[in-house]
Amino acid sequence: MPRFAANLSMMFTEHPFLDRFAAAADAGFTAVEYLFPYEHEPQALADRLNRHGLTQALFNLPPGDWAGGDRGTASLPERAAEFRASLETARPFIEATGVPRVHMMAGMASRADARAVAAYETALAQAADFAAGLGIGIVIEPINGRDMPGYFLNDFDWAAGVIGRLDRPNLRLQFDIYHRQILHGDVTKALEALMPITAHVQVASVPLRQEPGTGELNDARLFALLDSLGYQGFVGCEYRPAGETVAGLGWFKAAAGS
Ligand SMILES: O=C(O)[C@@H](O)C(=O)CO
Ligand SMILES: [Mg+2]
Repeated sequence: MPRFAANLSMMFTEHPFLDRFAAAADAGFTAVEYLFPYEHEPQALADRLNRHGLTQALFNLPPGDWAGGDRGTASLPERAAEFRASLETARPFIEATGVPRVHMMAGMASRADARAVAAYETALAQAADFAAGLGIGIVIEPINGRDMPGYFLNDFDWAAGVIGRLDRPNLRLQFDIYHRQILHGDVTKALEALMPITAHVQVASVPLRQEPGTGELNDARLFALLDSLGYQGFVGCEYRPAGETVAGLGWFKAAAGS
């Protein structure tokens, strides 16, 4: 079975954020991810990882003003300086947690706007260079327009295209199965085709974004497919539990037993 990472932004929210690390470890997870670390001290996060024997699988670069509606600044030409500064904001968190890759969100813009596309590709190259200097990777994630209307990166083929155009060894795809199914479907064929450029996978049921195995896809079959494709990365469990987090982990126990 693939190595699952509990997403602490969505799972174990019965606990204050820093206590979710212990809860995830107690439930059998050996890795965690979350959207953003920036409200915490880098060392506090490292301590929780170390104390509970957890690997940090992923987090996102700073997104701009999330509460104000920003979903990244990379495709916003007028925010280029802020984007560059955000890389330095992330640096101590990357160093403290040992995260192997970070997700660069794109921002709210249209790909029909040539200035937005140029800003995005410039930012992506800067992020890849920055990450290479730290020995880590950058991933980009197409997100469906129902969850995030107006988001720049909402097409898997376009994402694969820009990864090819930039041609950086540390620039890869974050394949969120939930978004893929809503955007385009054809999940199996896409995993097969995009596996060579995929460095992080996430999962949730469709359409409710709840526990794997409770929606329209056969998630157990997709986990077996990831194994058969030789996928070595993490599968982030980016779902909102239908009830109490631990009560909904039957799918995880079943996967662990398989
Ligand atoms: O799928 C998602 O929503 C996340 O992976 C993310 O990074 C942005 O919200
Ligand atoms: Mg995701």
